[in-house]
Amino acid sequence: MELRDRMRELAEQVRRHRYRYYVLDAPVLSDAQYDALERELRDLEAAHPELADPNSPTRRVGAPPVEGFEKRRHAIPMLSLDNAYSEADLRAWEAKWRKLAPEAEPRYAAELKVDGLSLSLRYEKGELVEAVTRGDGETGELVTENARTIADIPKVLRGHTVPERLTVRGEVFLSRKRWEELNRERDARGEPRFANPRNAASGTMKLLDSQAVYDRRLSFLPWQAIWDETWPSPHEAGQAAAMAQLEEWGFTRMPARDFGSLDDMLRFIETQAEARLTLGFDTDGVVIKVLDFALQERLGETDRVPRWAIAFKYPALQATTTVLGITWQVGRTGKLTPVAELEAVEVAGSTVRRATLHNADELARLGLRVGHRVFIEKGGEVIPKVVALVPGEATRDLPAPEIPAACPECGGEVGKSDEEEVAIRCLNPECPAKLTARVLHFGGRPALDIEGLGEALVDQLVASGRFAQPWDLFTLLREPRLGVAYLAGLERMAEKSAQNVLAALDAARRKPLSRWIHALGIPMVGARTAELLAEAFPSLEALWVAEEARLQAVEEVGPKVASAVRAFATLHPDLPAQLAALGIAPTPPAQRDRGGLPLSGEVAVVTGTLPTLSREEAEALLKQLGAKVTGSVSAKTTLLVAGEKAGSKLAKAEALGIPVRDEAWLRGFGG
Ligand SMILES: NC(=O)c1ccc[n+]([C@@H]2O[C@H](COP(=O)([O-])OP(=O)(O)OC[C@H]3O[C@@H](n4cnc5c(N)ncnc54)[C@H](O)[C@@H]3O)[C@@H](O)[C@H]2O)c1
Ligand SMILES: [Zn+2]
Repeated sequence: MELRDRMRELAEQVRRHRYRYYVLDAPVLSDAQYDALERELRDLEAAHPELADPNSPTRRVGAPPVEGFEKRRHAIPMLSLDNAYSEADLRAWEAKWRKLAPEAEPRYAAELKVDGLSLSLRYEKGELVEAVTRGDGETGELVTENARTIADIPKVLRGHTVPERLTVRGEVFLSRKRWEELNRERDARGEPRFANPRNAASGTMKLLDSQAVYDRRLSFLPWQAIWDETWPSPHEAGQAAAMAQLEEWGFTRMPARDFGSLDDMLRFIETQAEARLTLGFDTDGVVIKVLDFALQERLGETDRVPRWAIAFKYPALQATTTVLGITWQVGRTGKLTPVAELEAVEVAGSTVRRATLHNADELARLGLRVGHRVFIEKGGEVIPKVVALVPGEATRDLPAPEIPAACPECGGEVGKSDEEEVAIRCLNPECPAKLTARVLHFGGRPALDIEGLGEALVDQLVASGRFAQPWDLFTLLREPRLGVAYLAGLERMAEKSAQNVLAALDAARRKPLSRWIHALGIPMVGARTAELLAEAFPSLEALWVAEEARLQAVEEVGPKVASAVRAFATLHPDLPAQLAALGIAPTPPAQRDRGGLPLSGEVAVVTGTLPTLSREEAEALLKQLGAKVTGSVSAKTTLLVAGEKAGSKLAKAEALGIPVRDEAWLRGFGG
């Protein structure tokens, strides 16, 4: 093919894909594929300037504005950025601009490169008057109403003094969370998903209905400020001072940035490689800018990019590979997570062999089968995830993966713990997969607070298979010397720390009863409920034999909690005795006024024949509810529980104006 034809064809492709990307927000190529096309064209134009088309898309940024919006010309063009992929690229860039200003000291600002779409905001006397998209760099779409819906964009600048005219440029974007929510809504309506948050943000800004834009909850972060002579120029402190000034006027601060030499910038790039992944929104690099505004002006720009700034781009976090199998992992809370076993693939410098599929619903949504080729992505989480099937794969005839009917760890029943939940869980509370979590809870701050019982140690203890239940740890105290030797033999455990752990266990034996009840990990019993139970039952033995009715008489204990306590006691009938044999003697709460109970402070009398309760039972229930029970009505009596054939006591109570209640009322407390 003629070189000229190849160049024309490349230009045509670049235009087409830019249109799909910038205008339709529906790219068909990956960024890397697109970049390769654009680079080829750019390289050919550089090598053969005589063949270059003066209207080549490489001389423009973005794409022409879409119909439907009024168009606006930018007073100062909105440019793109040159890219760097390595330290060498950055040093070459520095060397290049320094040729134009050899005496200037290289000082820079580093900012995150937020992956959204650029927007130019114009303020007059502190009021937002116009918002325009980048468009093709010269002319963009007027989207002021849409911009007004974005909470991060001040409609009026904060503060008394502001420049006459101010232009603020920055990035409009969508958080990952909102993007996922939007896609769920679109799934539900059968609409196509947004490929990524950037496409979603860009599509949103082009909606003609600003209420709909508001509903999407876009965000905005500024990266440039240009003001007129009514406000002093910060010169050397340029970018740093301008951004600080914008914050004072009410803009949001970039979550990470730095100022300094190129070496400082390189360090920033390194620390942000990981840190940026946890921000909750997408960034695809770091932008390095010459700090000094006067120097920026001297260096100027080409027709497409400024010479005083460069974008360092992190290696792509996505890759494609083949699914070799699907396994199910039981998490610490019993959650079953499908994991894709993959043909090994390099992503951003490490080899990936497994990727999470989150849950059974996600597996179904993706329509994933063993054998499919998929896109995987490394994000803020430890394990990468499968994001989509490679186009065309969905039509292949492969068997659907099976959802496990039983827990792969313990064979126990699996199901959803409540209707709303999308995850399936192992429903066996004693599943060994949950033991680590149970031990960590057992020794945790709010429970027994056993110092030294950290994650690394617990993992080893559980892996040893020596402890089936958290409280089995106390068997180490039977022969303290052997216990210390055992612990000291574990990884990262010195003799001294082993002794400390044993001492902490020893001290835990007499910790308050409420902490013990909490530590056991009875489903639905948190720290507060444990405290109330400890107030009502002076020992584990007493708690173990309590009927549901008695349990429900305790404040804040409803039928669900009561039955959970019963179920736990039934599952471990000998636990109080077992613990006692291990030398465990929880300290009951000091006998106080039982202030927390429903009838605390009441002085009650029972009289007459109650429909179902004997007098003794009614009295016991009253006491359990916190009331003091006496035999005769006096001025001190505050409550009379009366049944059939009540005689003189009822009359006296009525005479004294003491409230009279029946058994149904008493049972209303759960008795
Ligand atoms: N997949 C496709 O088909 C397709 C097509 C066209 C373009 N693209 C992709 O679009 C990108 C090129 O787009 P581009 O020309 O907008 O360039 P760019 O996104 O690489 O960089 C320039 C933009 O970065 C933004 N930016 C974010 N944070 C910034 C900060 N702190 N300071 C300054 N600017 C900041 C600005 O909006 C600026 O316009 C490439 O990644 C390319 O792969 C993909
Ligand atoms: Zn299980």
